[in-house]
Amino acid sequence: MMKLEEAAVAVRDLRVRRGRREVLRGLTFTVPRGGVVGLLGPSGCGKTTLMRAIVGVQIVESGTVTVLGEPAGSPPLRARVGYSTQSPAVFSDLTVAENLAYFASVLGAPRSDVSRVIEEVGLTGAARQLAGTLSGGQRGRASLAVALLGRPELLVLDEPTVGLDPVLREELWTLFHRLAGDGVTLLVSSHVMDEAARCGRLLLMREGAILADDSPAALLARTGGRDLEAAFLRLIAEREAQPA
Ligand SMILES: Nc1ncnc2c1ncn2[C@@H]1O[C@H](COP(=O)(O)OP(=O)(O)OP(=O)(O)O)[C@@H](O)[C@H]1O
Repeated sequence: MMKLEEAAVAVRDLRVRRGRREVLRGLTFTVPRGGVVGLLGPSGCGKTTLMRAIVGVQIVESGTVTVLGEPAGSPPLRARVGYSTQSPAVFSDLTVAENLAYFASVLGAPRSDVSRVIEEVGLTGAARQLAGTLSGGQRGRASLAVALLGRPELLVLDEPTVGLDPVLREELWTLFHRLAGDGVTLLVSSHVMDEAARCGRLLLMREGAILADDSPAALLARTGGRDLEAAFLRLIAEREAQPA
């Protein structure tokens, strides 16, 4: 099969235990290439753990995670996958531009990427500011800029819009859709349902399981919900009515 036709992410029977809890309970799904996939679900349902497994930093109990045709976390994926965690990961004693120049050299990304990604996340005005003096939302965007270095084919973004005002959120969603239009696959977690409607596809999670894997329109049609929040609640009620 040609590389371009391979799925962005293929997860089979994934089980993860953290501490004494089984946090992911046998997940199976495939994310095709290109587009924005929303990973939605209540706090603690396992979204971050799933993202960690996809970028290859999570010890898994069983199952397989294949990313762009390679085992998750394998060296060839280093430059092909971008990840931004919930807590911003930039050095507070370097400026925004210095942080990005440093990460660009570590990742082997071209130096010209630095100004491109700073502009993409709307931090041009703060490029010379020490990261430690940025606002929380700005620091989050600096972290997102790191994930964009080297133009990765898959972006795994853990709650990238948390704490941002509506204007910035809108700008980031415009950026996500533009990247998706260029063929990038974005897996974006959120626990706010109003972001779900902006995704081409949704993976709805609850208690370590996938409740639904569908487009927003198909989910609304299937559940008869008036919005995605109602659809999600309907799916939970249906699942709870089923025998275990
Ligand atoms: N290091 C750890 N040791 C034990 N349990 C953990 C650890 N990290 C997370 N957990 C548990 O795993 C479960 C899933 O956590 P995870 O961070 O994946 O959820 P989440 O859906 O991303 O939540 P949120 O939306 O609040 O970020 C939670 O019950 C959490 O308490």
